[in-house]
Amino acid sequence: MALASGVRFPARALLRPWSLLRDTTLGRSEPAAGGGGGGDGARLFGSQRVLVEPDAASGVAVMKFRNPPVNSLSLELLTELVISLEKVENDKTFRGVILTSACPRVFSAGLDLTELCGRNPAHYTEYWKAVQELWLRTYLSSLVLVAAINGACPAGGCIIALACDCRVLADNPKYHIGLNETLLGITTPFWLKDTYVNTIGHRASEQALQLGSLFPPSEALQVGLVDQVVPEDQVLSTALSEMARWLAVPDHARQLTKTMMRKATADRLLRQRDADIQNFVSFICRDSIQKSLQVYLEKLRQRKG
Ligand SMILES: CCCCCCCC/C=C\C=C\CC(=O)SCCNC(=O)CCNC(=O)[C@H](O)C(C)(C)COP(=O)(O)OP(=O)(O)OC[C@H]1O[C@@H](n2cnc3c(N)ncnc32)[C@H](O)[C@@H]1OP(=O)(O)O
Repeated sequence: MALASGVRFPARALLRPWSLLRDTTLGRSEPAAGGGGGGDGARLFGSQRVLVEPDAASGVAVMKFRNPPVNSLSLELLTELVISLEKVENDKTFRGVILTSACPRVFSAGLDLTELCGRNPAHYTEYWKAVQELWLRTYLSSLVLVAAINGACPAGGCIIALACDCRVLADNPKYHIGLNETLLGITTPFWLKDTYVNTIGHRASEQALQLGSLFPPSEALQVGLVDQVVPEDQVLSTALSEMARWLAVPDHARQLTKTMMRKATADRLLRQRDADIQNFVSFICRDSIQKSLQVYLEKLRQRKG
């Protein structure tokens, strides 16, 4: 399918991208012809793993990840998120999106480790392209993106939150956030490191990335990883208030400023996307890396039992 950043999606999505999306209506009125969920605000559109609740009156859509049990970023979830974001972005009714979780206690567990273990290079190539695509689409979105972080937010979950303009985290000591890749025996790609540095500064990133730190809410606020920590039942309402603050600014000026702030970071990846994919594939295919990931995944599974 034709995406600005040129990523290729799984065959089924390429053939019929919208087949991944299942439109439903709330029944208050008919959906706008050919529209993407705008118009009267009564329409729900989304897909199996991404629920989109649009409110045309405010111009804000709430996008909920629902890939139980832990919203791990499978190829399907990544693809559906990109398609849903594109759909909202193309509908001029909307100026902002709130990203949140429909799964209890977890915003997202990050990249789906089963996508990174025991697969072939072609799969890793397709998967990493989809990771890059989601990051580029969120990081460079012209919409205001607010992360309403209502659960644990490690690694890839944190990456999605970092790409947003603003982050609101629920005040629950179990809801850790951060980039813990080193604890899995892997490294963070340069473009995510850059995003971390842009958010919390060089020294804090240097420590947190090497140590694989996962911050509880109070520390995440202190280090500047999130903008607000609020009681769990106020995460969405606070995200909506934040959104209103951002939407009070004229779009064109805010968008130009966002581009000015983010372009250099995104361009670094755009200039070397293929090389980044090759690096990733050769890295993830190493026996030692595969072993580390399998040990980590096994520990996760045993921890449960
Ligand atoms: C030269 C260099 C080039 C550049 C190279 C770049 C390389 C970069 C590569 C990769 C980058 C990766 C970033 C990532 O995102 S890796 C993923 C890291 N994620 C984590 O570490 C989080 C792991 N999960 C947890 O800590 C917990 O599950 C938590 C999210 C806190 C939820 O806890 P809880 O509610 O108690 O749920 P369970 O732990 O019981 O989990 C339920 C089942 O889900 C499975 N699970 C959990 N996380 C994942 C995951 N990320 N992927 C796949 N599956 C996951 C878990 O095993 C349980 O499964 P089961 O029911 O079968 O036991």
